[in-house]
Amino acid sequence: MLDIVSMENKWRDYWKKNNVFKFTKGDKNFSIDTPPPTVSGKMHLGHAYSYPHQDFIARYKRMKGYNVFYPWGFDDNGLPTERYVEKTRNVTIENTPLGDYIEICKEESKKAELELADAWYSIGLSASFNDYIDTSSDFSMKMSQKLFLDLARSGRAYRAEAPYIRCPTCKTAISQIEMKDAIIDTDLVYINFDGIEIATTRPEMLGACVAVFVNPGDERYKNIIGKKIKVPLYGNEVPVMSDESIDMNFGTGAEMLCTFGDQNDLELWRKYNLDSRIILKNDKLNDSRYLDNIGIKEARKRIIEELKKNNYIIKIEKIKHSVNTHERCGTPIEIGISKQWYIKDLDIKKELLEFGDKIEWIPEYMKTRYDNWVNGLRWDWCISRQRYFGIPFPVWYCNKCGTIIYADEKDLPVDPRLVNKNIKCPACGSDDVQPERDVMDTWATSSISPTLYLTHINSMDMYPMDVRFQGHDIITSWAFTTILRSYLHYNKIPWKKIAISGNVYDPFGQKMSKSKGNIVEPKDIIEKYGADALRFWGSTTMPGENIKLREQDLVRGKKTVIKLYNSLNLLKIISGGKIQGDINIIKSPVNKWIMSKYEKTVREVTEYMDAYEVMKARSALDKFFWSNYCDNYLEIIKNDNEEYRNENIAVSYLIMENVLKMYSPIMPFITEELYHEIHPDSISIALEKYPEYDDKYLFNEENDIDYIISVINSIRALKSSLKISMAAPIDSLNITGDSEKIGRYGYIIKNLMHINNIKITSGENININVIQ
Ligand SMILES: Nc1ncnc2c1ncn2[C@@H]1O[C@H](COP(=O)(O)OP(=O)(O)OP(=O)(O)O)[C@@H](O)[C@H]1O
Repeated sequence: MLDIVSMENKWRDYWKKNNVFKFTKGDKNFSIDTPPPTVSGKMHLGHAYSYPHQDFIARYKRMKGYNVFYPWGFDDNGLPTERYVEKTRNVTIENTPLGDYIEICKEESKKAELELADAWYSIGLSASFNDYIDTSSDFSMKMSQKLFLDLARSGRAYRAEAPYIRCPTCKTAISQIEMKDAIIDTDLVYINFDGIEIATTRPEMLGACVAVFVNPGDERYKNIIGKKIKVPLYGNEVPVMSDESIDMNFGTGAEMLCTFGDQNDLELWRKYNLDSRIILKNDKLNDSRYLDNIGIKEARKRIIEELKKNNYIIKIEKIKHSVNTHERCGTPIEIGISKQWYIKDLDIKKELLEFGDKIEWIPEYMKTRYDNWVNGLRWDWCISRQRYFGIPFPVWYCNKCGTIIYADEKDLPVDPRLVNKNIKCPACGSDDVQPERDVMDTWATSSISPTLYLTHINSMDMYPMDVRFQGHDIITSWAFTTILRSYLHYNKIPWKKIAISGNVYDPFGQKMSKSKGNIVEPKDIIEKYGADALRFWGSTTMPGENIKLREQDLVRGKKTVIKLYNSLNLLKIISGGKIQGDINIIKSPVNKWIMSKYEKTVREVTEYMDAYEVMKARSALDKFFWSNYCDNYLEIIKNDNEEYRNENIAVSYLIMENVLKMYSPIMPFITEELYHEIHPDSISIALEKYPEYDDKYLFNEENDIDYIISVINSIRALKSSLKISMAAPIDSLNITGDSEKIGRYGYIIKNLMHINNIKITSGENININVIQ
């Protein structure tokens, strides 16, 4: 009996101990830009589904003779890790000095990484777990800071006091990348604005109103465009202006523009160069009249009360409203004004679209998401975060003359917040300087992953990498920022291909995700079905397709594992455990048939694997293995004429070991086990040569035997309708069909179906009946 759990454990240990997948650079290399998972919780089925997609190709390429660089990494700086550490260690920045906080984050993420690496390794990934990189290490910090300095020198990274997007819950700036639309229930408040009705969802921002906007085509307001009206409660006068973007059907068609109620306010404010009245700062409202540094909810309540008291409220409607939220915590974002660091990208949309075109997208339709994102960019990329565990900006500011002081490259990595260096302003000589306290956005470092991975092995000459694998949910973040950085730093695409996986959803239709906590860990499934079966499930979708856990695929996967095991056992019985014979000259028509089928399968599987269409490759292989090889070929040779015995053994073993090779990228454990039974001296099936298509083994007999198999299938159907076993003998059978073929290969039918006598009748269709 096959004990799948201990068999898989054995090979896990063996691969690790023998460092089977180590990368040695050669002439023919293949490199993968592996997604570094964030250290923010446990590995889950989403990962167990999408990471094998990389591994299928890594293993395939290795067997095709490439030196495969398949690195491993963890993304352990930034908000996700902070949240995770705060929860596991019960610390906050409020109760812990910064230096200690950073140390605790490092300590806890290192600990988590060891567990995570084991979890990822358990699904049989052939990546370099021994030598992984992480984005908070000194190495990554140095690279990230160095590339930041390059951008600052070229003017691409800049600091500006400007409107920025802020998450009130995470208390930090965020970028457009991290925003997500959501529908919320809210109140739409209708206010009498000096005789005009205005509807707003943000009444608390009334004190920040600098204009009223209507649509130029709206007959109701034509006469008042260009006039000034008074803001209720505050009494300041603001202009009535018009813009095509105003939706005449929302509310009353007249909107107040505040600095800043939402992104549309910001855009109109920029477009018309309007005044500012900033009353919202760091999530508190202060208008020096009604609102005294209070939170948004309370401020809303208070302003509504004031408006009511003064008879300004016309009505309040409950509505569902679409707002921008921070995708990590779901909080509606705010727009404030402050000093942040940006990477300038709005001026290079055309170039970024061209770069997208140069990369091969698998599947191709996923590129549309990238194109739409680039076309829809409205902000430069804000990369500063008011957080703590992240890559620090290598920057100080002179308190005397305001100069930005950049760290010397030779001093990197540096954390200006912690290192008390003797910094002098190069402009005025003052040593009264202060460090930048913000850290960089996580994507600012993970966006240079090709540089990190290749520099780590001292091989930037391999840039661009061959392929990036990632989920479609991060096309607008990770894929976009990586292409952007690659354009800015090297004017090269980062990879030749990008292969996009779908997402695993939970039973409620939500993406499974560590930080959401709606996860299922793979370990119970591995216990029950094995890692091969889990990987098999990963091979049941087309690139980019979403999926839920489907138990029937795990069952099919496990059945395939057992079928491979049983087939080799049957071969051992047929051959008496001795591999003999050769395939130089094939005489048996059945061997000619199976070799033709096999060669065509090799060709088909290879074509699909080359196109990253693993599901189609595996289906073609399944069809050959289950139907042609197991159900028919092995059954036929079990009872075949003695004259073909050695040839049968040679052909059946040759095909078996090559079937194992073709299955091995998908199911590495069982194939390693069985391959070692055939070739005990092999280091690993993963390092063996992938089968090559050879048209020398295509024979005309293929069609004849296909026909005989149809006859056999009809006899099988007859036996099952008679409720007798396939091995039960039948004395005489009348077969109607192609009499020449049936006559020539009748011995195959007789041997396989246990029939003593066949009477053949010529006819166009196959027809079988028992002669009583
Ligand atoms: N549910 C999922 N289905 C398929 N792939 C996923 C899923 N979740 C994450 N991945 C992929 O795993 C890789 C690493 O993702 P990551 O560590 O950010 O996972 P996550 O669970 O989404 O974490 P977090 O919740 O912290 O964002 C990415 O390529 C991502 O697309």
